[in-house]
Amino acid sequence: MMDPRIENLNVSAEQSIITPVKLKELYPLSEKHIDTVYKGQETIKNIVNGSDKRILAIVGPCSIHDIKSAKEYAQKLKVLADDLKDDIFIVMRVYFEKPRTTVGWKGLVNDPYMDNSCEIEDGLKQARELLVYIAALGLPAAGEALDIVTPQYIQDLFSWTAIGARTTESQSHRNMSSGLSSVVGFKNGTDGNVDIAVNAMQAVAAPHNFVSIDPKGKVAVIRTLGNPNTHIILRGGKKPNFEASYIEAVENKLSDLQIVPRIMVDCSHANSSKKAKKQEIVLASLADQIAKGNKSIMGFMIESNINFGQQSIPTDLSKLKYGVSVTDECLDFESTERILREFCDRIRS
Ligand SMILES: O=C[C@H](O)[C@H](O)COP(=O)(O)O
Ligand SMILES: C=C(OP(=O)(O)O)C(=O)O
Repeated sequence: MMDPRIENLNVSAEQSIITPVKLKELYPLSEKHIDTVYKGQETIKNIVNGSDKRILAIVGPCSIHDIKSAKEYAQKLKVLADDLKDDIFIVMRVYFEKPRTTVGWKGLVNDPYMDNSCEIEDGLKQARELLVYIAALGLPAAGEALDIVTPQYIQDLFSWTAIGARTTESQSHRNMSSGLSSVVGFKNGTDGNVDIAVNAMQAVAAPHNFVSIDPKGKVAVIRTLGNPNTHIILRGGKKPNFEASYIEAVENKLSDLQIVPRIMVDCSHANSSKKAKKQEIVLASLADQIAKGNKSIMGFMIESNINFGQQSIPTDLSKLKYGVSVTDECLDFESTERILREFCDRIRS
């Protein structure tokens, strides 16, 4: 028996939700969906292991808050991805879960109606519906695995996964990552600490055992095989860390541990002081480094939306501006297309 004097003192409710298997029955996958995810996963593994010489480009909104604009963005990105496919492999950033420095909106899965009602079951449904739509376009998706249970609901539709700067050192996230099917990228810490990402890569390559839920929603011990397909993501810290001297220092650190250096650079976050337009400077530097012979930079990330900028979430949601980020500032689609084309021209030359 639960004694109310010692248990659940700070819990207001416990609400059962749909099981992973039931959610998947509501949004079943066709061969086309599976093909998109599988080819995406395999191509990314090949880029990370160096057998595919193209550069991986994770491009899309800081967060998804509006399914309609996310679908429009995906359509535009697919056209661009096909056009630039000889030089870069574009994967759409489809981020449903936002880590917060203190408090704030935690993303579409947590609070789909952006009103603190936190209807997580509806959030999972909306997320899955969007992922199925994007996979049907033939565009692979990239996400951040922040919650450690929700992957049972939606992870099968991601071709690449990030562990964020605030969770790279977390044992629970490392356990989970050791069982993921996709490549996992680990961000350096918010203070710029790169060692935690390197430690994560080593931890995640090993098998782990931990408690989670199974597809039927039952509590289960998950036993993993270990995930050898990982890489580091430099996202800046107290200072940016995309310039050649930082890249070289990370290359040396990885080589000392007998890890082949494969590095992704996040052009956003602390590499651009969260100023979306500065992403262009970071991407141009990467293009220069690659054009000069750098072999370790295997990918980059760009935060981009239909329209430029950022907006606070208004109480009256009808005042939301269409296609504008509600979290970090994003580039508009036209600028995104321009800087991606310039990047391809530069690395080709
Ligand atoms: O990518 C988005 C943000 O940088 C991250 O979620 C932290 O946001 P916050 O510092 O505004 O909470
Ligand atoms: C939160 C993010 O990044 P970081 O973990 O680097 O802050 C993000 O990419 O959305």
